Amino acid sequence: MGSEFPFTLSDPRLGDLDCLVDGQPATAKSGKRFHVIDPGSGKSWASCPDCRQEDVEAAVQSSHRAFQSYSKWTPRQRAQTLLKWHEEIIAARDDLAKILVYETGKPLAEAYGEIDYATTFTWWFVGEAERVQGASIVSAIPGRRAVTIKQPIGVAAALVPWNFPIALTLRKASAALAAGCTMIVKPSPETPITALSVARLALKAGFPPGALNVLTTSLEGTPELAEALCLHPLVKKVTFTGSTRVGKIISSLCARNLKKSTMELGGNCPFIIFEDANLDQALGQLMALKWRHAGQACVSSNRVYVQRGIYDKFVGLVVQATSQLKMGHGMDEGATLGPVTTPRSLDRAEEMAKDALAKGAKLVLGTGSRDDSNSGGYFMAPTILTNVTDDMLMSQDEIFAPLLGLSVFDSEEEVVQRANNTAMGLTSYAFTKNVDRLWRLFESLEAGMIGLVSKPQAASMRNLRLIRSVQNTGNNSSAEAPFGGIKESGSGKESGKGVAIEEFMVTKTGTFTIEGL
Ligand SMILES: O=CCCC(=O)O
Repeated sequence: MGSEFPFTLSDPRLGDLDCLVDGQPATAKSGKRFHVIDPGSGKSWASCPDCRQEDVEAAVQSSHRAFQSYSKWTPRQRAQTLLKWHEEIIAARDDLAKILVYETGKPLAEAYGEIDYATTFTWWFVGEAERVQGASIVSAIPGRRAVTIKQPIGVAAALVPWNFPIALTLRKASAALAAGCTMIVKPSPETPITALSVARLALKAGFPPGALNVLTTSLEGTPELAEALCLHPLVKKVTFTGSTRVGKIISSLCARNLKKSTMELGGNCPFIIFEDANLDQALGQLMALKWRHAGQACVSSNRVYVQRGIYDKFVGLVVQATSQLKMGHGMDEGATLGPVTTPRSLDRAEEMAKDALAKGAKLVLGTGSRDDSNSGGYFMAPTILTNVTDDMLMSQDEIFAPLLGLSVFDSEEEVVQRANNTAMGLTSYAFTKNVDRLWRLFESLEAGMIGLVSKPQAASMRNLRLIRSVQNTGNNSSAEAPFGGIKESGSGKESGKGVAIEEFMVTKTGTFTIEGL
């Protein structure tokens, strides 16, 4: 199995494709490796160790040993090392961006955008490391005082998805390391190299061997490796980002030993545009949200509800803007829409488009089918359907592909009921200039995060190139605000002040009975 990088790395150490355990390269005990595929060509360009259950013990023991000393580091030492790591990642930005393109398929500008987004987490948790505080509590009982302290929970395991592999590895690992935990990362089989790269940079930055271990595995090996990590008694915390279906399995594995877990699961996010909205702005944000990484984000606008009076006009605007997208390999000059990362996503998108068309949706752009003309890559031209209704598969489940459906609605009451009529609750978006309505929506939409937009932003959202290069335009994800869903979109928060670092900590209460008080 060849490991021929299709580009030259400035730092050849990032081309080391073995696992990282205890600061050393490690192969799978079986000696087996699996292919890493470029979604833009369908070809293998690297290989990584195919680890299984028998490879878990060494990594956990290493992280446990590292935890004994690392958890005693002062918060300032942790913050300083996180800062050094942050700088190392920024210095490796060019290499990391190319790796991201070949792993995920996303266009190079988006890959840079992801790295910039990712390093907001390293930066944020530099600050968080030093701000963990307990409380002092006045007792109702005379002579008694109580205090709480927060302590790192122990070894954490991170199960990271393929859609934003650097951002989500850093969101999880920065919080864990800031808290004083050590971590074992299991990246997705599609995107193992980005995780290996940032872990090698963590070692270079001065984190001790074992503080951040990485075990890679194939698609076939994933359930076994994930289960072994979740059930290992020395793993005290599991953080997972992925589908609700798999999240339920991971949650139940953790529940067997009452293990603490954070679940960032699927979305089925409604994007609601009222007649009084600034259409330019709604369009700009929809373009950024929907087509970012070919529709493969959990916070992507999955169901677009447009009020009747502006429906036809808005459909026209979306079709016109979308037809300007340039589909191509992520490294192609000017490409603004890459392939999907896995062929499974194409199968699902085709099934959804077929189902919608059979139930009365109208095709206004694209084909709803894979595009096989593009050199073996996993492409689908951006597809837009109108007359989409709530009984269609694409309204009921995450699309995760460049397929967009638009539905019509009449009243606020109706659209809120339809938006909430799902098991999911990750994020919702609403566009209106009516401030009273915005507040009502904030309270009535069932989601962990709500994007509420009432007034135009300074930058013109008509500029497609600008939109494509600004990673975070059109969503409310950020390092400083709590990120996480409700309902079947998960539990726990991954960023924000206090909440995210505390996901990796335990609270201990000390009660003092003091003579003479
Ligand atoms: O796809 C999930 C995460 C995307 C984000 O952090 O905005």
